[in-house]
Amino acid sequence: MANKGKILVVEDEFIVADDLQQMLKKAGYEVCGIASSVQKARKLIQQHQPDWVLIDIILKGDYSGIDLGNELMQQHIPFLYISANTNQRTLEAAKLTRPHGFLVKPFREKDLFIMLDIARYKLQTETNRDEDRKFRKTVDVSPHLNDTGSHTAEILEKIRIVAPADTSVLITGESGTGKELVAKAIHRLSLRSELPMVVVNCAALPVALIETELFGHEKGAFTGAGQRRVGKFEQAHQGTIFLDEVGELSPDAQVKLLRVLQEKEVVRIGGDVPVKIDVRVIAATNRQLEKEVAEGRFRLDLYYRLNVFPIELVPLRDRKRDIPLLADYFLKKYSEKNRAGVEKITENAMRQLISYDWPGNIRELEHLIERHVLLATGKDIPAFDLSSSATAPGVEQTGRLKTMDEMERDHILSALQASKGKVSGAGGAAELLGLPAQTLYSKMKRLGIKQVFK
Ligand SMILES: Nc1ncnc2c1ncn2[C@@H]1O[C@H](COP(=O)(O)OP(=O)(O)OP(=O)(O)O)[C@@H](O)[C@H]1O
Repeated sequence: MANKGKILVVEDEFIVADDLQQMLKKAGYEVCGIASSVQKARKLIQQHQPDWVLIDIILKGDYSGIDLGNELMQQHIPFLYISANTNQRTLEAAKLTRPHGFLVKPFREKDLFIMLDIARYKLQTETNRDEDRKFRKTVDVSPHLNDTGSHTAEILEKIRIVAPADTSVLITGESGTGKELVAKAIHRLSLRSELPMVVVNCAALPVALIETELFGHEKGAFTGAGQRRVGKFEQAHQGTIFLDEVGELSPDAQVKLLRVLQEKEVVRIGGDVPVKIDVRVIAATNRQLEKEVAEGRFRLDLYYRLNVFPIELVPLRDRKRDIPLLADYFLKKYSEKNRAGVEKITENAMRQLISYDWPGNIRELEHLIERHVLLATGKDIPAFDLSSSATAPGVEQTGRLKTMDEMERDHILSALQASKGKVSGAGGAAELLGLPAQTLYSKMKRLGIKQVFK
């Protein structure tokens, strides 16, 4: 019979374990071990890397089968529960760990075989779906990146070089330049691609939570810590951790992070046993970290650890050559996705894109094209409406507040653009702004607005 894969049995009753072993062998599985506790199971999993784990829920020792299920879920190792305990709370807790099956004791041999067959089928369809998604993502980023000489082609080359090397990578660039996309591409092309890339947005986490989030905590470590929690570093074991907005970490969190990177182990909060971790670190920031270091906000030693291989993403306004490539790519993507039949961006419209400043970078370009594909009535996009900027009104990219005059000037210019230069009368800018035409004329004069749009 064909080998259906390696399976580890976690069961503390010897007789039941032995029965299971016989049944599994009969069904074509290779039983790679029997563990009577979660601690032993962890060792055997490391040693044999089973394809499946069959877990009894109630086990002797400090950890239950559900604790192990939790860990396996994070590590993406498929597992099934077997248990005599079917009370609601246990079932609910078990469900949260997303097992591939659950069998109630006592069971017939046939029930076990059916459960395993269903689990294998489910896993196969999941894997197909993942592969499909991965494949789509790969083709999603690559075609337009390959144009030699473009900034994106240079970046792709760097990704290709660094991906298999397992070193830390620091990606810098303004918001929307594609930092996360680059991180994903590095992970996908690395030897760790079969394991997850765990994303941590350091800016989105309150200072008080960041340590629990990164390093996890033991049950009862602090008020409210009802359950043990595995931190992101442990979740990323053997995979990649992506520390987005790393420049936002507090000094305390920076010290802790540095220690984890040096020691290659984490200690959960409230715990004393260090857990070995093997992760590749990719960090990103839209701050200039050198400046943060110089001004004492970011630790130099941590900066050196992270910045082994720097990748700098240039703002879109400084890589104008890439604009047509990206624009055509997004046009095709969204036209196909929405079956919109939009084939082209006219030369005029492309010129508009090239001369625009792109404060929101590639993200802004992508959204703009998506919107215009949806609004298009013909086969091409004749012009873009660039009046709604990606930044919040009144705030420049540098974060400087605009003066009232600057705000007023911008607002009047937008109205004039919308009215195609017409100031007074029906549909004119004065009407749009709810002002008497004379008032608008004098404001324009004061603010130095002479240009009349055609
Ligand atoms: N080279 C590229 N090709 C196609 N799409 C891209 C490219 N670069 C960025 N994008 C798209 O632009 C959007 C923003 O990218 P991403 O989230 O990676 O930027 P970011 O720099 O991480 O932004 P933030 O700093 O705001 O988190 C995404 O939708 C991404 O798919």
